[in-house]
Amino acid sequence: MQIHHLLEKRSIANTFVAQLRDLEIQKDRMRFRKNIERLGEILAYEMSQHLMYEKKDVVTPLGTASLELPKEDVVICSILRAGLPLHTGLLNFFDAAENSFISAYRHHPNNDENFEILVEYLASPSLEGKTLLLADPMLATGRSFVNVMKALETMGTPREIHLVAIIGAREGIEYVKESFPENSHLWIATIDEKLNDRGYIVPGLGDAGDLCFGTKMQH
Ligand SMILES: O=P(O)(O)OC[C@H]1O[C@H](OP(=O)(O)OP(=O)(O)O)[C@H](O)[C@@H]1O
Ligand SMILES: O=c1cc[nH]c(=O)[nH]1
Ligand SMILES: [Mg+2]
Repeated sequence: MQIHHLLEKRSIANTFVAQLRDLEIQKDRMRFRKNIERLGEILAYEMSQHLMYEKKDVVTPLGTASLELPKEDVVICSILRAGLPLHTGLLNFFDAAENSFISAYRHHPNNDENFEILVEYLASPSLEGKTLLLADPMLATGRSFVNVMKALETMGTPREIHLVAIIGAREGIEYVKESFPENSHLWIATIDEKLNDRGYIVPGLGDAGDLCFGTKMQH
């Protein structure tokens, strides 16, 4: 798996990540979602340079222009809940993409720090031979990405897989790397060093799903 680390280079993306992390600024849910969306757009642009292109002719009022356009075989799949604003950002740029939605959440059966990842909902077109963008802003243990990819196997085999995330923990990235094909890519804004004993990224930003949409009841 090839890792593309956005914040290795300085850009305006640093501002959006800083605002996502900031304890005060992140209380503004609309700004939080918008910053994830804006980073989705930036990551879409970066990734677009690595997709397959084909020559097309465009008829203008004065003639014909020939140019290379990305192959229109992209499927964006986001992991509910926090994947939704990232999905919007990617779709703002790949506006002809097909779309999948899949749920994955941490279930704490004994109300302690131990959790399992449950995948319950999946709505997807065929992925056979297509370019799959799999989006979730947080890559902590990496188990959500891995479990979701397992569940997506019933939808066909994509030609290319691009994972898209905002913050990843180093050990989760290693786990994901082992489970995905060698020719897949991870597009990630920034990488943190550790996880705490509840599997949260440190310093991270907290619970992305709750910060986007509010807290949820355990069931
Ligand atoms: O890499 P992992 O250890 O699997 O953790 C990352 C997952 O945790 C969060 O989802 P959560 O389970 O909190 O669901 P939510 O989006 O509904 O809040 C996040 O959005 C990822 O899906
Ligand atoms: O740090 C983390 C880990 C999992 N899910 C989140 O939203 N944040
Ligand atoms: Mg959550």
